[in-house]
Amino acid sequence: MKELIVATKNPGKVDEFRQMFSKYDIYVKSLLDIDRSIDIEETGSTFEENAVIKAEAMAEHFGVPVVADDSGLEVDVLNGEPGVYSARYAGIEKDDGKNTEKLLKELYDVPEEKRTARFVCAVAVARPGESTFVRRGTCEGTIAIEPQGTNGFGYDPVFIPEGSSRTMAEHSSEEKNAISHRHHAIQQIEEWLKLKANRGESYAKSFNCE
Ligand SMILES: O=P(O)(O)OP(=O)(O)OP(=O)(O)OC[C@H]1O[C@@H](n2cnc3c(O)ncnc32)[C@H](O)[C@@H]1O
Ligand SMILES: [Mg+2]
Repeated sequence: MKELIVATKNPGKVDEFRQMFSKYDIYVKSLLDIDRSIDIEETGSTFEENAVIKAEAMAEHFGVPVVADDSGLEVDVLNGEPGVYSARYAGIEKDDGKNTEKLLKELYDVPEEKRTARFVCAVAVARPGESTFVRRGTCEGTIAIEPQGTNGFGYDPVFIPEGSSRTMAEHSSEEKNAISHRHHAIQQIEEWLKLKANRGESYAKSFNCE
């Protein structure tokens, strides 16, 4: 198996990247495995900017190609909040339970048809000496009236993907990995992942990097 660093300390993301990258014969090493003390400041105003910041910082630090993910929830009636502040919505402790509690309070009297939202995931690939590229995936849905389910992480218990009556946390990881924002973003870097696994020609030549 080829190893690839994903610059995250979010265990939920690590699980999903591991599950999704295993089919490319790639083993994910995260900052939880390498160095938990690393903290990268996310100063971007978009998911793409933050994903690039994280990937480039770690590619420079380790001197190898690095993938990073910046993701979150956009709620239409809240003008796209919490957005890039999803992790710290209820405070710097990044507590998933408090984040979802705050969100449900904000949406307390909002009727079902006005609870539209989407998960967004930007996945950036940074490579020493080559250009960085970033791709965005989304998953449309609505915010539940109350939390349901125990699978997944973050806002999964209160997010109902379009076309389903169950929250993301009531989906199995296989079901979520087939429809999620992270899946749709990773699908767009699939060609690079295959090259990475087969150590094929240089990525820049065969991958139309932005
Ligand atoms: O920056 P890293 O180390 O990757 O970890 P993080 O948790 O801080 O990650 P982000 O800055 O990208 O913030 C993402 C937040 O958005 C939420 N989120 C992202 N993807 C999600 C998913 O698939 N299901 C539920 N919530 C998700 C969750 O609350 C995360 O804490
Ligand atoms: Mg973060």
